[in-house]
Amino acid sequence: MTTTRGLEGVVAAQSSICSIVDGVLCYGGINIDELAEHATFEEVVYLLWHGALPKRDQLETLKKQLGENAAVPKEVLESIRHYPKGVHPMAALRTAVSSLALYDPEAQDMSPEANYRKSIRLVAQTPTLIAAYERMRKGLEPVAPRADFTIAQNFLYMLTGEEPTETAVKAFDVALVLHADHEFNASTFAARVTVATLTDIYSGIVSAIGTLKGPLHGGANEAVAKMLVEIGSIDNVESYIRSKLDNKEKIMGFGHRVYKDGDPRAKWLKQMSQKLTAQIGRPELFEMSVKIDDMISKEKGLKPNVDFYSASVYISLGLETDLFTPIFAISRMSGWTAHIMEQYENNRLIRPRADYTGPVNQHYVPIDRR
Ligand SMILES: CC(=O)SCCNC(=O)CCNC(=O)[C@H](O)C(C)(C)COP(=O)(O)OP(=O)(O)OC[C@H]1O[C@@H](n2cnc3c(N)ncnc32)[C@H](O)[C@@H]1OP(=O)(O)O
Ligand SMILES: O=C([O-])CC(=O)C(=O)O
Repeated sequence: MTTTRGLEGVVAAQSSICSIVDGVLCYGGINIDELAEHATFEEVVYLLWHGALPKRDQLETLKKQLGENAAVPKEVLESIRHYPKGVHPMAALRTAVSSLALYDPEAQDMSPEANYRKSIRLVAQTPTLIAAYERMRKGLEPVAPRADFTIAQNFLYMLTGEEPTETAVKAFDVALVLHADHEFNASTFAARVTVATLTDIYSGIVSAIGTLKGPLHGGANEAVAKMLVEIGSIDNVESYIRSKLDNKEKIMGFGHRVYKDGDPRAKWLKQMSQKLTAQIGRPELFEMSVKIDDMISKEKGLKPNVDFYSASVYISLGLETDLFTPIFAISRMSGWTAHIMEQYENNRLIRPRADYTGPVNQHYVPIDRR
């Protein structure tokens, strides 16, 4: 048996949702650059679920379904009210999504039709859960979602109760497009492993949320924001990064298991970061980021991943730092559900082997002789 640490380079299954070939990322065969420039998040959701872009009526139907399903059961909303105020929003989201299953009459219906309907509810309701927790932890009442709003509009609206600006909605929507799927990343793989036992879709999503939360995966965007705050000014970048590298610490937002020549999503977020930080009068956030980027590239040959420039984008949109990873989850919910439905369609239990390295030929020793 050969062992591959971290399953690096292992092709675990076939999938027709998303590809990364020679550093080029495509959803359904369409380059992410075209999607970032032209597509809305709702179009991308359809693309991931159906393998093709929607026609006008198909898109309208999906938008209507998402809008009409954005409200969460009142019992779930009520339970969020009782969460301890200090818990991380990813922990709150993990529990809240799990509790959605308790009130979903179709939770155990394994038909493809029911799983599609649940996918709509999961994508539609994730922003509502996050915004509700965000408001309740601040002692505010949740804002009900609007059925006529897109996912991007609704999330920003539910945070404040005010209609977001077009600029904010556009930036947020592009970020959602960029984060929607990424073939067998850790959280998607966790979801697929979970549902490959033929458990329900909510169980798969709870696994995925718990996996995304970690700082080596989606949690890195929050860690980048914390780092920018810690550095504080451009003059401190060099000494801060130097001491981290000297201590062999990782710099969050850099490196990638698959991309060695750079993450194609990062340039979009970099552009957005430059524009938005200037608009809010905090260009230093972008300048610091670029200086870190240059230094890590020179010193370590590492490039920024999707999490690096997204941090300054979200700061510019006025979002709380610990909401950055939940925002990733809002987008990735589309990819997770697409992969779960694909897994069910052609399922086989996922069960690798372990290369045992522990002791052998041991015997049971009674407790008073140990
Ligand atoms: C959406 C996403 O999930 S994107 C990834 C988000 N995660 C991060 O940004 C966290 C920081 N980055 C990392 O920890 C890694 O680059 C990962 C987890 C993304 C990829 O990990 P792996 O493919 O397992 O690479 P691994 O951790 O083995 O690193 C290989 C080498 O590069 C170094 N390295 C990798 N990333 C970094 C980094 N961000 N900072 C400093 N050194 C790094 C490692 O220390 C290691 O060096 P060594 O060979 O001298 O020990
Ligand atoms: O693919 C990965 O390993 C991580 C990543 O970039 C993502 O999930 O978007």
